[in-house]
Amino acid sequence: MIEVKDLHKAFDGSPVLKGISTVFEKGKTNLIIGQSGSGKTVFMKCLLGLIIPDSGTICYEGQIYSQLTPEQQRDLRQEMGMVFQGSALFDSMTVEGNVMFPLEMFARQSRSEMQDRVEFVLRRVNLADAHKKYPAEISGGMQKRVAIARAIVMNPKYLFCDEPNSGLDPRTAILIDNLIQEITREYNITTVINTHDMNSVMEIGEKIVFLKDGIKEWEGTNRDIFRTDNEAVSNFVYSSELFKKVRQMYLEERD
Ligand SMILES: Nc1ncnc2c1ncn2[C@@H]1O[C@H](COP(=O)(O)OP(=O)(O)OP(=O)(O)O)[C@@H](O)[C@H]1O
Repeated sequence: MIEVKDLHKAFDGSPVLKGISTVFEKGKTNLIIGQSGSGKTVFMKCLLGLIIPDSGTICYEGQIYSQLTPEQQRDLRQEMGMVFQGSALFDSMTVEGNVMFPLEMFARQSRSEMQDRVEFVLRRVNLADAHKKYPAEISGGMQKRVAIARAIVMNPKYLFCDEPNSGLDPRTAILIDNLIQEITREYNITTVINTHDMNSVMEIGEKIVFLKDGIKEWEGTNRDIFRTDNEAVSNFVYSSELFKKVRQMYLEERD
């Protein structure tokens, strides 16, 4: 679980995060949504320890990040997995090499233990047959699976995903969402996903934090989002005619 309290961050005197408080729960897919420029990336970078907030606290399983020693902060960061936008694989390494990379950098394990772990996570994301392939030889959806395998290979407590669906067709996007949700539940990970994708909101939005101009404008679940009368959320989520109709049908069914 990650607890955020009154988080502030400004750049050159311009506030970007203006007092955000929320909780990201363990074993759940927590989504951060909001318009471009609302502060989602800065918020996620604060959660990753890549940006130091001006004030406020981020507490990981009871440990307040800013109160840890540099060694403890480093250890905590090793408990974080990250799926970057666009997968960010190393083109010159095979699938296996990409997944092995964090283990080679940080794990203190024998070669055969690392090999076993890589085998295991590649099987988990249904890529058992792609070990020796290079990123350019596999589809965008498979590349995302490799990125997920690499993010979980160190057995993280926290998983951060930045726009994990960008560039994927809707069907593959849902498969990737479902995979992230399954893994989150299976390994009881606190997963935080930055997304623009309304399908993800509906499909895996177990907890949604909606940012507007650096403020937490609304939070709730994908079920709550159908019922909310918060205008900013409705305008953002139901900006497409299709989603407006889906919402109308849902509300009519309930009446
Ligand atoms: N390192 C930085 N220095 C100065 N300003 C920054 C920095 N990083 C972000 N900002 C500013 O903070 C604001 C929020 O940016 P952020 O990238 O968090 O938005 P976002 O919600 O993630 O947008 P998008 O959905 O387009 O990725 C923007 O106005 C941006 O210019």
